[in-house]
Amino acid sequence: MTANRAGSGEGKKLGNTLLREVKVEEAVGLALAHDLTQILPGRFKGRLFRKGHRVTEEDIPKLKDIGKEHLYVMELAEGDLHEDDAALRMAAALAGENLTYGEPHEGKVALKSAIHGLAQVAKPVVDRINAIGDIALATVLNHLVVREGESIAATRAIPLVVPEAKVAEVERIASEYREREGSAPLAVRPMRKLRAGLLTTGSEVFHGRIQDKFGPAVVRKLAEYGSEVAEQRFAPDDRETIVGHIHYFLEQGYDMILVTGGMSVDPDDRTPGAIADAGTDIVSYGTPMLPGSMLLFGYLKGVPIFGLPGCVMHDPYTSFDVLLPRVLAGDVIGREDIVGMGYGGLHRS
Ligand SMILES: Nc1nc2c(c(=O)[nH]1)N[C@H]1C(S)=C(S)[C@@H](COP(=O)(O)OP(=O)(O)OC[C@H]3O[C@@H](n4cnc5c(N)ncnc54)[C@H](O)[C@@H]3O)O[C@H]1N2
Ligand code: MOO
Repeated sequence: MTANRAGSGEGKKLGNTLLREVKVEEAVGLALAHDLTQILPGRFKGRLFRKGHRVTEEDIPKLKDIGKEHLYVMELAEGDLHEDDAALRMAAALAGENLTYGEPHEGKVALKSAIHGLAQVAKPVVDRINAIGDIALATVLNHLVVREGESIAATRAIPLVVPEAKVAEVERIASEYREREGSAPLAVRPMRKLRAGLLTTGSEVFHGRIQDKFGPAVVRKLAEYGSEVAEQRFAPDDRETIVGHIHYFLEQGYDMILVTGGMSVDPDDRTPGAIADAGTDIVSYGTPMLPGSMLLFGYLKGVPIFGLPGCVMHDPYTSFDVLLPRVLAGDVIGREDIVGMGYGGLHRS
């Protein structure tokens, strides 16, 4: 099987597809069977030559510079798929709402978010697809906040050629999921713009002993996710006063109520008790995540209410950054959502 039209090199079979090796010096005029990658550490990693490019005399030194002594000539068999086509078909099968993808690069297709939103990744689907073998689907974690243009997933075939049946299996798994769930296995959900009432507790702040640093931190945080603090009020560490302000916010019709400070174990930490007294259905006081373990979440007449511990003022990423985007995306948070936050929930600074 060594004879070939370029006159040199080895041949091998991948499935029923024939791949013949041709020395680069003898490849002038032949079309490349796949993209060729150059890596210059710290400077560049990407496609140097595109699939289908016809090799010219001038290309030979460039090919040698990236370590290519031989190139493949491919005769694709019936029932086999080129890596680019496999990656593209998988992307099409999986992509849902607010995702875009372009042409394959080096056998890979990236699925990018068209909006600032919440990544929706069906983990069981991802696992089933990756169990098939010879194909790969890599994703971000479910519920990650992504910006416009950021990738949430990428598809790729591992060998240069894969059996079409494996890609058809991906398509079957994806369409089964769509039918059952009414949405695609991969999508990005938009976050609603909510108006929040913010109550800052703490006698030291209320009496002016120290300046409020929590309010500005929460205002910034909400703005980051496209929402706003409609009104901020202040209260000393007094349970009844706190309850009164919470009821005031409810009457104002704000979409969300945030109460800061007084969330831990001191006698002056009145906030959890006051939130309960206000009539809140508490989903959880305490989240298995650090920082943000003392966070409280519940619903008061259907309005989401958070008790925010001191770390939210101080740490850039806390349990608030996990739950807030989900509330903004319209999820109703249950006990099981809180329970699930512990695994991977230790964020070391
Ligand atoms: N023995 C324990 N100590 C702590 C625990 C615990 O479980 N056992 N939990 C820790 C965690 S987690 C957090 S977070 C912090 C803070 O919890 P709190 O929400 O109760 O915070 P405060 O006691 O109200 O305040 C802490 C600190 O921050 C200052 N502060 C509060 N609000 C403002 C504001 N609006 N502007 C500026 N500074 C503010 C306050 O004066 C205190 O110095 O507790 C851990 N400790
Ligand atoms: O809630 Mo503290 O809420 O873990 O740092």
